[in-house]
Amino acid sequence: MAIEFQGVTKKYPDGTVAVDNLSLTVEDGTITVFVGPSGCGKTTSLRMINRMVEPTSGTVLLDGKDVCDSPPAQLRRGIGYVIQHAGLFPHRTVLDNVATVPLLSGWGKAKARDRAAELLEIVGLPSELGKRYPAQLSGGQQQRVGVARALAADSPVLLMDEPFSAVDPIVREGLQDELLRLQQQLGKTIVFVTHDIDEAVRLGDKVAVMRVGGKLAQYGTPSDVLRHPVDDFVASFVGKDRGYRGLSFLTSEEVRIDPIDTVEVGTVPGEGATWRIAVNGDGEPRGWLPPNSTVDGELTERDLVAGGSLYQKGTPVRGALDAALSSPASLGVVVDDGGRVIGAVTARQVLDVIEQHPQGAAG
Ligand SMILES: Nc1ncnc2c1ncn2[C@@H]1O[C@H](COP(=O)(O)OP(=O)(O)OP(=O)(O)O)[C@@H](O)[C@H]1O
Repeated sequence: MAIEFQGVTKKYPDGTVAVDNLSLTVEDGTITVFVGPSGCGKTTSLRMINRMVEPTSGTVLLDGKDVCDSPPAQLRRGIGYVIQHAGLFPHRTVLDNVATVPLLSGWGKAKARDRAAELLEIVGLPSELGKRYPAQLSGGQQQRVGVARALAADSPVLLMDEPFSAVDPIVREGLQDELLRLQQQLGKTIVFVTHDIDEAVRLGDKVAVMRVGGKLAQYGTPSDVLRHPVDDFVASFVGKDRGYRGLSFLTSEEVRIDPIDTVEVGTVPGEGATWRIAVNGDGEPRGWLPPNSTVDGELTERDLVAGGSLYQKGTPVRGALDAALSSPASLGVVVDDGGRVIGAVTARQVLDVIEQHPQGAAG
């Protein structure tokens, strides 16, 4: 269900122009992220979709229909909404929080609770947490409950306003992965608000960068925004290591992969004048054996130097470069999708490919 902003402006009664002539289309079944500094109008834009805020001028279309033609209550039943701190009802159990919308939609109690239990599982929460109250959960768990509750409406559209901002970076990454996984199954139209550019480029099919004054600065794919910022504001907002981060979107089969000497843990390695990668019986990397090492008998993990990151063939070249740069042997270990060693790359080989794609032509 596509969402279209057509020349939408919101001026609050005190004269603040929160959103200034916004025009963009959020395509059906995609995640669009509104990102920008505090006060740039992200939340106001989001809330004009479900009529929590009414535009001063312009039109918001949902599936081609002006949202202002639908009564707010009816409109909101068809739009999931997740906010920071989850906004859970403190005096209702987790299960009843999630069952709220199905109950409001006239489902019987038992059916609504069954559905709620199913949703807890979908967002990765153990079912026994359903009996607890929100305060008895961690911040990350509460956010998952918030997502489950928004999914309960089974609506094609999901609005998410800084849903993961209140949790620590590791939990946040887990929640982001979970959302991407869910989205692959559900294919909803999601509008997501954040002030964090990393979160935006990680989650968004499209990213809308806004500037204070409620103006849209740039709307494009994450790769576009990182690699071709339209002006100095966007360039400085996306950060100074954007060139490197942009490599996350450059996937190439052209990185040359060289053969590499391997030696199996538990066998006698013999002499070797070069770095060799030690593997287990399944061909998975276990560490490096430095040149001219003297190993007494069979090779054990204690003889090895810890490896760097691994590069899975066919994934973005940023991983290949990182593998090469983080390797004690200056050779990035390349694995297949089963995690077995298939060769090595040098930073030079990766850079050669990057140089063939200036300006991110393959991004
Ligand atoms: N009810 C209101 N009355 C007057 N001004 C408002 C109101 N709500 C928001 N604003 C102003 O409108 C502008 C945009 O606010 P909005 O909340 O949409 O920004 P935001 O980008 O979501 O910010 P943040 O990241 O800090 O949440 C700000 O200047 C804000 O102070």
